[in-house]
Amino acid sequence: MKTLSIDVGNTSTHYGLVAGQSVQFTGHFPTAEFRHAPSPAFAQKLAPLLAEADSISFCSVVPDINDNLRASLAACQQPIFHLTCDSCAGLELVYPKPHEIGQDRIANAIAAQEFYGIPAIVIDMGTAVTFDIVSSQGYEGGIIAPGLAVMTRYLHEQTALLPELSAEDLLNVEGAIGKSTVHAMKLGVAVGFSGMIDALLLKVTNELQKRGEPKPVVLSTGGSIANLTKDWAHKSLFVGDLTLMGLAVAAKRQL
Ligand SMILES: Nc1ncnc2c1ncn2[C@@H]1O[C@H](COP(=O)(O)OP(=O)(O)O)[C@@H](O)[C@H]1O
Ligand SMILES: CC(C)(COP(=O)(O)O)[C@@H](O)C(=O)NCCC(=O)O
Ligand SMILES: [K+]
Repeated sequence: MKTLSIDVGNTSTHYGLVAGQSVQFTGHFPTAEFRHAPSPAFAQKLAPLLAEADSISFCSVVPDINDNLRASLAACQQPIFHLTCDSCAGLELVYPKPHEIGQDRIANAIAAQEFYGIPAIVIDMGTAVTFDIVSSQGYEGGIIAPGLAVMTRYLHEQTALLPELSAEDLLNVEGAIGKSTVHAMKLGVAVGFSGMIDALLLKVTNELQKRGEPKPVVLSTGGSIANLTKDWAHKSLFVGDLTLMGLAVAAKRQL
């Protein structure tokens, strides 16, 4: 069975054709394109995937565009599954206000639980960075921090003299003492971002250890991972399409 998974993030809408842990024909589309109207261009992009899909599964952290997304898919014959805190069979939400949890975070937790085992820590680096903790009890909660692009853009927007760095600027940043505005900014953002992720991971790992939990699986996903230093990448297993995988599992569990 193949599922067309669609993950609406604040910047991009990611999609792909999923069968278990195999994800094919992935792509992304600017979420802003659904802001005011349904998108025929999106429907066109998905047409070849839809020809092979048995069902559609989506989650969204931009609720205002959901109607336009559905309208973009109006011609599809397949059933459409929407992952929410009320449709995540098999994942206990050990959380005071389950409706607050981003649906992408629920999808990530389901994928971790299904394919990688618990306890798991999932780090998703999108517009925001999220940490999510899944234990034998279920989804426990996590952390929300600024994403790399948000950090970079905000520094530019709130100042007169700081330029906006590109994603490429943040790869392989050398040294520790900046010798120009851009070099100093590159250090601040690239090293600062990696340090933030490191510190958060350490805090969560320590907490689980204090509780006597077994060593957690650490998974990472999301667009900004490439900007972390190479040594950090060894600290987690990178699964680029984790959210799409979780969406397909969630739809299947509902059958
Ligand atoms: N392959 C990539 N390499 C580096 N940066 C990326 C990549 N893909 C996305 N990004 C950056 O990461 C940010 C968030 O990524 P994205 O996955 O689109 O977020 P969201 O899931 O919130 O929509 C974007 O602002 C984008 O500039
Ligand atoms: C934290 C998020 C903004 C991350 O979204 P993304 O960066 O992928 O666009 C999203 O999961 C969200 O809006 N969550 C709702 C708040 C919460 O999870 O508690
Ligand atoms: K995400």
